[in-house]
Amino acid sequence: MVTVRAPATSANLGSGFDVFGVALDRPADIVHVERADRTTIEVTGVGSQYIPTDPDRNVVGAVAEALDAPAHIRIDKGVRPSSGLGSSAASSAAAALALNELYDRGLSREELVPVAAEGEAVVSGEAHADNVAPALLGGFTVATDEGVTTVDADIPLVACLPEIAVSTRDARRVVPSDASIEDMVHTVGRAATLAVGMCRRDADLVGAGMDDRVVTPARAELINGYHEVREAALDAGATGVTVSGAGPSVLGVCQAADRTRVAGAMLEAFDEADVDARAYKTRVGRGAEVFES
Ligand SMILES: Nc1ncnc2c1ncn2[C@@H]1O[C@H](COP(=O)(O)OP(=O)(O)OP(=O)(O)O)[C@@H](O)[C@H]1O
Ligand SMILES: N[C@@H](CCO)C(=O)O
Repeated sequence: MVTVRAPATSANLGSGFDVFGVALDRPADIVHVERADRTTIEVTGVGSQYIPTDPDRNVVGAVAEALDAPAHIRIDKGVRPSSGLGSSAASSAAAALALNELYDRGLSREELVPVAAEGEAVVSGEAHADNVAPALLGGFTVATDEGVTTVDADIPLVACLPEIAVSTRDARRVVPSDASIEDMVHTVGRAATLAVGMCRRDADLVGAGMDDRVVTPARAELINGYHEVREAALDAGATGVTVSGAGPSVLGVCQAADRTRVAGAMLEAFDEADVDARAYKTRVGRGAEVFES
């Protein structure tokens, strides 16, 4: 048996739609795999009642098929599905690393990124790699069709998860089909600022670089209380706030000393909007780990 822990991730970071991602140091999924003649799946943990065990509909089924590695796969969910915290990607990445080890396929983590992205195609219709890349490689990742670049950043974060479900498939439907040249210039500037901030481990630059005028405003409308939560986090010291992945989680960047205050302000603002929520005080973390063979 092989067991792998793969972390939650936050994709986009505002200005880097479908490109930027970070691994979070918590929460995480744990996936156990054992060789079998055909793939079977068992799911326990947070939100497991909403996750199919049919290999054609669970992301890990697509990963097992892509690696030609049938197995009994047991998923212990720590990352709630439809959270915007890369729930499906955590399972996909963990399964890819675990099955690669179980069947001695010899693929590198970079080579496993497109394999794990096959899982994402099952749930959102597109094999975007911006969650599975950080889930496998850790740190801050830039995923393009040329491959993935990583930076071992260390930035404090708060991920606030409201009791609202937003599926990636639905959130992709509201993405505008075009953008003005002014918005493109704005986005390029912010994305570059964010990337420099990650390289310098500078939370002020990262926060400033999260601003986005194209995708985030459309998705914010799917999250009850988003604008109030964003304002509250900024007032409490966050250097930048945006929608995490496809939402509904809201991601704040801040200095480590402000993290508890920012988390409290976000929870209070959701509460005032009559939305239950929980906050993860976290930071940019490591990628998936094999911790038992
Ligand atoms: N192993 C799995 N883990 C989580 N969700 C799964 C899994 N397999 C299939 N799904 C389905 O995928 C959907 C959740 O994926 P979705 O991409 O919408 O959320 P997410 O991964 O939390 O979001 P994001 O990618 O925005 O961070 C749910 O409909 C769920 O049933
Ligand atoms: N980049 C993806 C991440 C969510 O899976 C999106 O925002 O739709």
